[in-house]
Amino acid sequence: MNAWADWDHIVKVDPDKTLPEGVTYEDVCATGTDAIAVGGTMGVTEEKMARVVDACATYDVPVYIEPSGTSVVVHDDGLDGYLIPVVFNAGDVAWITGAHKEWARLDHDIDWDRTFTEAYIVLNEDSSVATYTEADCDLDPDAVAAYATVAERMFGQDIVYIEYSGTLGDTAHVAAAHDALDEATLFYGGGVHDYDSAHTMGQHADVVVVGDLVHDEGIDAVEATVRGVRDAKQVPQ
Ligand SMILES: CC(C)=CCC/C(C)=C/CC/C(C)=C/CC/C(C)=C/COP(=O)(O)OP(=O)(O)O
Ligand SMILES: O=P(O)(O)OC[C@@H](O)CO
Ligand SMILES: [Mg+2]
Repeated sequence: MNAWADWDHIVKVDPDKTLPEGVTYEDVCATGTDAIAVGGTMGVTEEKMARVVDACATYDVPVYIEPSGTSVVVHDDGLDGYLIPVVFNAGDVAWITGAHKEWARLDHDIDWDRTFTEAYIVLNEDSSVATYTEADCDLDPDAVAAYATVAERMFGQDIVYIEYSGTLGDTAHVAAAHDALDEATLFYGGGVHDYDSAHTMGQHADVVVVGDLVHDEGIDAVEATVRGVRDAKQVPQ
């Protein structure tokens, strides 16, 4: 079974951002989240990535990197795995297979047993990831559902990721993706900032990803989102 089949919540730590005063990576790992993903679109370097991985790898929570390109991949025995984005609605094929081809060509240390892909559907046109990948964000719920189906049925993806980085998304789009999937796990990320927003997205997605909140607000706020998602999962759907 894939590790993420049991997850409800991920904290995504951006190596280009700092933690609030007094907050440590140990605190972040102890929020009750199921996994730490380390990654961001802008300003990430191998050194910054390595620093965060080192800081998190000694605690009990699983740690994955989510690289934004070939040059920021770090290999570390403390890593549980590599989550490699594949942006299904990218405008530039570099973000569908191009960077992946370059990685396979250049990196001779890829550990395929710990390497997993995430089928991203990027929906916030104002996010850096949308600009970077030239994503077509003008998608209605039907189109999102179709991308989710293509990802699972035609490309064998185990993870579909609805990405609204920076803003809380439309639940109709998340629900449509969820309905379209059979076995694949649906990740949702973007704008989750409190118990209620986590509870709402937890009703539609299998796993809720919280990013900026850990950098902007800190531990109590992240813990509230863990509670929100877990409470949503208690209610039969
Ligand atoms: C083949 C390899 C090793 C990598 C390819 C990676 C790909 C396809 C990257 C494209 C999508 C991307 C940039 C993913 C990184 C993870 C992500 C979506 C982070 C969220 O970034 P934002 O929150 O939008 O960015 P900032 O916080 O930096 O503004
Ligand atoms: O930073 P936020 O808006 O929480 O988004 C989380 C994550 O989906 C970003 O990749
Ligand atoms: Mg971000």
